[in-house]
Amino acid sequence: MSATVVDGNAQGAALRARVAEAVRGLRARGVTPGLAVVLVGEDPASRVYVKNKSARTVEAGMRSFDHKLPADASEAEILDLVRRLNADEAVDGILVQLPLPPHIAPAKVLLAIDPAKDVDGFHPVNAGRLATGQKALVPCTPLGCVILAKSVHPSLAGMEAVVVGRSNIVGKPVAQLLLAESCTVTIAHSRTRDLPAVCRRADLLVAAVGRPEMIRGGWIKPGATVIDVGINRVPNPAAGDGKTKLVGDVAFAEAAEVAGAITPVPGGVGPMTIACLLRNTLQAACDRRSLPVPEMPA
Ligand SMILES: Nc1nc(=O)c2c([nH]1)NC[C@@H]1CN(c3ccc(C(=O)N[C@@H](CCC(=O)O)C(=O)O)cc3)C=[N+]21
Ligand SMILES: [Mg+2]
Repeated sequence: MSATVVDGNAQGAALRARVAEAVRGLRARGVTPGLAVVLVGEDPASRVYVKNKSARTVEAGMRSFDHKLPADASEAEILDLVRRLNADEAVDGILVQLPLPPHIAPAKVLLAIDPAKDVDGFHPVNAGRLATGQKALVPCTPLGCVILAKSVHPSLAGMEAVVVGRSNIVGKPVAQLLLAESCTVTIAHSRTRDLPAVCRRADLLVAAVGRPEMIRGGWIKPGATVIDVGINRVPNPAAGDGKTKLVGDVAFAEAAEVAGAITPVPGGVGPMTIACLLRNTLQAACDRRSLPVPEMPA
């Protein structure tokens, strides 16, 4: 293996420590940031994320409010909860866990969140602000990707960046952030012709397709920086007992032979997502009170 493995656990912990320090300063002035998480249904993976987020929120000195609704909750019930959280002065950030059950229109729920409390950055107002270079709450996973990329290359300017995946949650916002960092950005997707050749152009490759180990070693330009957003749970026959393991969208062992730097799964982008969520909650708490936002990376 030749690539440097980028340590998201360490960088996430460092960012959380900086957030915690800033929160101590705010609390000394009587402000305790609060993060509300809404979970609809019993999806076991989602429950793990919510539990992790709550623990990290409290560790950072913030208040954590968890709202669990049954899988058959109506859209009106969810919208009503969001409106109450919008009006609640103790709540600075609102995160509605995705995916929502099939009978709920996610766009309608996201549109109901006060953009000033939209710590996921999924509201169209924040997406539009990001796209037009205005101050915004920026989606956490994309922000985490850019912080990790800049830990390898402090300036990304002029780099050929290829983003594989065009979701509103990762692909599009990470492309906007990389454009703002003056990369030359290509967004590739399932209809892209000769995807391996497009990937091989990348100095910076961001994989956000949601397909386990789809991106092979031979698709990577020697020395490239590879950011793997995928979190795929797959069977792990080696461990027996029907156990599973997490893998990314990149075939890690192959890719690490070719890349200059690569993020692992787990321990790469995932821990940065949570750290950035806390960072965004701090930002929202400051902005809502017209307090200066403490300096943070990216
Ligand atoms: N509104 C909304 N916002 C989200 O940000 C959001 C969401 N919905 N729905 C689900 C996905 C998934 N997600 C993860 C965050 C951290 C880890 C994470 O910390 N992963 C660890 C490992 C976790 C483990 O081992 O199970 C790691 O990669 O090292 C994983 C997944 C946020 N999401
Ligand atoms: Mg990861």
